[in-house]
Amino acid sequence: MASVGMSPKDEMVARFLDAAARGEVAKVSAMVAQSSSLVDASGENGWTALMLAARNGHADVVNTLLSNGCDKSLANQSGQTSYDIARFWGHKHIAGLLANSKGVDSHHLLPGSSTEGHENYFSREFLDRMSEKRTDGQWLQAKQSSPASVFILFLNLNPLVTSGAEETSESKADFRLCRLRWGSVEELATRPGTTLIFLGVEKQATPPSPSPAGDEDGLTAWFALNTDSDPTEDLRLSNPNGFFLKPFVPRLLQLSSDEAGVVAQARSVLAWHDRYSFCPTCGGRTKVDEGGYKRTCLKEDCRSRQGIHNTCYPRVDPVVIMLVIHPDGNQCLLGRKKAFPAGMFSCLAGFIEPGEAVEDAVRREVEEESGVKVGPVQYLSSQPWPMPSSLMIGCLAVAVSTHIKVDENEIEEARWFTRQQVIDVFTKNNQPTFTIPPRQAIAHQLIKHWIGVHANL
Ligand SMILES: NC(=O)c1ccc[n+]([C@@H]2O[C@H](COP(=O)([O-])OP(=O)(O)OC[C@H]3O[C@@H](n4cnc5c(N)ncnc54)[C@H](O)[C@@H]3O)[C@@H](O)[C@H]2O)c1
Ligand SMILES: [Mg+2]
Ligand SMILES: [Mg+2]
Ligand SMILES: [Mg+2]
Ligand SMILES: [Zn+2]
Repeated sequence: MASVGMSPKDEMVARFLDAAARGEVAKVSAMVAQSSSLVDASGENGWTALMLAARNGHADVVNTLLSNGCDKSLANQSGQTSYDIARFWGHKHIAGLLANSKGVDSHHLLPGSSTEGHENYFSREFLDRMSEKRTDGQWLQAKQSSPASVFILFLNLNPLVTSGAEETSESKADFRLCRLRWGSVEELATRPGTTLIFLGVEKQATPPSPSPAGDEDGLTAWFALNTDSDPTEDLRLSNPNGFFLKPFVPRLLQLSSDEAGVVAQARSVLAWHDRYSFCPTCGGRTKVDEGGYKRTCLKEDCRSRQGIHNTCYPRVDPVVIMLVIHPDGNQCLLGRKKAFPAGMFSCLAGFIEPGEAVEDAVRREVEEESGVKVGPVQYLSSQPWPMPSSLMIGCLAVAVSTHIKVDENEIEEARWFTRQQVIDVFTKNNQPTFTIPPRQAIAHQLIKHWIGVHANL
């Protein structure tokens, strides 16, 4: 403890050692940020902050000191290192941290790996995709003309909806997809600028009984169409209240979870047809196969027809999105792009590059965008993001450095936010100073997960 007659410097060291011994991680971090030489300062009998934290079992302080570059090889006047001290007092976890040659082991900052029951917007599988039926032309044909089948329609990739709130047990919808019948879309389906795809059949709790109307299996099939010629006038009679949702973000986020899942699937596949209408290998004309899940080049000697080629199948672009946790466990890193609404911050994100593992993409994108280095990475959950075909791979990650230097081309600002500041955003207490994306975005769910996991702290 500080005592009368100490120099201001000795007094600061005494306060620092005291904070480390008591496990006051926030104070330790703040003092190191002010004066980095404190990390290796010693007091009575040559004890450093690392030794005191190791003696008293404060793993979070040990990690903070390690991540700030303290020297773990120092010994006290009895010749004991922090590692010896942790072992002697039975703190195996801390001894493990200190023995680790890389210095920082911050896995304990990642919450448990259970992601059970975690569902994101756009990820609801309302339909059974029945991929085995995509090559059954006869079955597809029968379903297409069945009066029970449902058709959803897009004009230049914007879905036809009606307004009208529909409250389900889990979500409130402001818009509903117009569910059309074959009779309303039959003529449109034959127009040159229109693509028709099979989505699947409605999942059923009990096996369906064959219907007497000759609709042999009783399954309700769903199809989607995208067209470039405005069919509004033709649909006026059957759907007087229908309109195309444009611009669709953020309004697309106001469908029910079931319908959002259907749109995620349909919009991505239809966007692929829209953008890849010619053969990527030879530039020739292609035809739609397998219920819309394949395009085949019409040129018989095209290389894309020998063997299997990913150019023939709908694309999915993997994106990592991560909430980066400060080494002190009490702050997270959020950034903002110029295009964000004023005051909004979100998780950092970026496309995975060819030949790159998820963990490496997380480390690369965080360092590129914010200058912060990342250690452990943990997958949490994923989200299809049909703008047009991203798959957001949501991760938590722990930083091993804290200095921020943003890539100004991508990010306008990045900052560490304390857990309390983030809680204020959710609870709308204490006039939050920033906002985060809406609940439908996985970024929101990652941030919420981190807060929820640490709710007891
Ligand atoms: N659901 C959510 O919560 C959420 C949050 C953030 C971002 N996102 C989505 O994630 C996507 C990627 O994030 P980002 O923009 O920060 O990525 P990023 O940091 O990799 O930067 C984008 C740049 O990457 C390049 N790029 C590389 N591969 C690409 C590909 N397949 N398609 C398009 N551009 C490619 C382009 O130059 C583009 O400008 C965005 O499109 C965004 O819509 C979703
Ligand atoms: Mg980037
Ligand atoms: Mg990015
Ligand atoms: Mg990138
Ligand atoms: Zn070809």
